[in-house]
Amino acid sequence: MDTLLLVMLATILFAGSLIAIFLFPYDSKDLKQVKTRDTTGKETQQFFTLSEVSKHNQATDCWIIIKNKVYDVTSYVEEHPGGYAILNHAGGDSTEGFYGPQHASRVFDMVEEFYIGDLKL
Ligand code: HEM
Repeated sequence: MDTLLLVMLATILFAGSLIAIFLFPYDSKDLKQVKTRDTTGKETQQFFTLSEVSKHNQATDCWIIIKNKVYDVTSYVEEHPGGYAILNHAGGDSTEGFYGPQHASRVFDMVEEFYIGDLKL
């Protein structure tokens, strides 16, 4: 009898964790949050100057600016369906090209995964 109860309990726990995993899937975007905290514990944002961004201008180290937000797309360069055109304005402002007709609107969500901070204006 005790064994049966234990088996039932284990089954319920196992099923519960499966449901939890299904309902709250791991979101890789969480890892990309670059918000840091200052000494008072307040959330602060990361800012980069244009000169800092401009150093990241190649396939192996590629940052782009879209609407004054900075994205590190290095890991996406080789995956990019548009090839090395993603480097056209590497280290600089890619806003115009990014909103070109070649990109479907889902790309606007995709890019947020690469967000690292904002441009210091
Ligand atoms: C995170 C996702 C993406 C980012 C950050 C991105 C970024 C860019 C950038 C910066 C450019 C160059 C714009 C310029 O001239 O300055 C570009 C061009 C282009 N992208 Fe993307 N892209 C993404 C996803 C995609 C996807 C999913 C597709 C296709 C399904 C695509 C297709 C293209 C094409 C065809 C071009 C133009 C190529 C050319 O001019 O020869 N991109 N992209």
